[in-house]
This record gives sequence, C-alpha cells and structure tokens, in this order.
Amino acid sequence: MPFDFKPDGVLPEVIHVQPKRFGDDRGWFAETFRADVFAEAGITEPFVQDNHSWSAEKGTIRGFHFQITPNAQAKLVRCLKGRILDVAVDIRKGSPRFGRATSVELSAANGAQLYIPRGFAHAFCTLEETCEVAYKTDAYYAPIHERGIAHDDPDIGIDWPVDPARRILSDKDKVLPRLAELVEVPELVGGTL
Ligand SMILES: Cc1cn([C@H]2C[C@H](O)[C@@H](COP(=O)(O)OP(=O)(O)O[C@H]3O[C@H](C)C(=O)[C@H](O)[C@H]3O)O2)c(=O)[nH]c1=O
Repeated sequence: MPFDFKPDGVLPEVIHVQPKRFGDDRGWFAETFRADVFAEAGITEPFVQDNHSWSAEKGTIRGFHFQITPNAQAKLVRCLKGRILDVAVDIRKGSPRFGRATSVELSAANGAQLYIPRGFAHAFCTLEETCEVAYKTDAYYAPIHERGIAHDDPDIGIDWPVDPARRILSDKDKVLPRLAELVEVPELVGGTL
C-alpha cells in the first residue's frame, strides 16, 4: 500500500502517516491522500478544506490553535518546503491524557504527515527559513469558534527549539491563555469528541 499509518506513542489518537515515494531517474512520485486507504486506517471524516502557510523565518511559531464544537477540526499536516516541529496536545476534557503533547519533525525531505483529530490543539515551529506547510481540515474555518493556547504554557511544557527572544509569533498568539485558563475545551463524551 502507498501509505504507512502508525498511532503516536504518546497520544494514540494522533496518527503518523508516511506516504511511499516511487523514485525513478526523474525524481519521485507519491500519493499524499486517499480517502479509501485513510478510511481503512480510521480517518473517516471527509476533509473539506485545504490550507497552505508560508513562513519566512526560522523560529516562527504558529499556534496552539483549535476550533470548538460545532466546528472542531481534525487536521492532516505536511511540510512542503523546509522543516517544522509539529506538535499536538490532547485538550479533551475527561481525557486520561488531557494536556499531554506529542511532537514530530515534518519536512519536505521526509514527506511525513501528522493526523491530528478533533479535540487536539495544534502548533508548529519552523526549523529553518522559508517553510511551507499544507494541511487539510475536516471542518471549515470558523473564526467565532477559533480558540488558542499559549505556545509556552508550562503545563504543556514544549521545549521549543528556538530561544524565546528569537521566536516569531503573531500578535494574536502572543497573548493566548494557558490551558488552565481556558473556559471552553472540547468535551470528551463516551470516548469520542
Ligand atoms: C486558519 C485560517 C486563517 N485564515 C485567515 C485569518 C487570518 O487573516 C489569516 C492568518 O490566520 P492565522 O494567524 O490564524 O494563521 P495561523 O497562525 O497560520 O494559524 C493556523 O496555524 C495553526 C498551526 C493551526 O493549526 C490552525 O489551523 C491555523 O490557525 O488567515 C483563513 O482565512 N482561513 C483559515 O482557515
């Protein structure tokens, strides 16, 4: 099959996806998404939106972001140019892993993807200049339902690979609350969001 799927070792709902690259004298080809194969791996919600972000500088941190119900989003993230540290945090109230995070390096070179389910917050840090990130979501962008968590929340404890003084964040992200201060987090009901 043209994809390998592996549940994350810390947050098993997060799935590492590795598309197979078919190389030849010209270069390589890879399928990067297939609804049928992804459904067999348990990723069944149809994706409805594609996003693409370009970050100029190394040390750009976007997030943590998530959307609350009824527009919670699952995301399928990959890096088209450069390298990023991609991070997901379980923020489902009632989850035994509430507040736990996992991270992985996604890069144009490794072609790896990360599936982040609804109920998880997402952030990434660019590891070099000029990084491009593309990701699918299974719910539309809904600004009124968008929420965020401080990237440097000590209760989440991400060791971002860039000096705090050199981090590049949006004004919005600079003032995000800590997870403990959030009023609305996704409610884990009966094991599903
Ligand atoms: C997310 C989004 C944004 N926008 C507009 C809103 C702003 O005018 C502009 C930049 O938005 P924002 O600063 O939220 O972009 P990022 O900081 O890259 O946020 C994203 O990066 C983190 C890592 C995520 O996981 C989220 O999917 C997403 O929030 O794009 C849209 O028009 N549609 C969208 O779906």
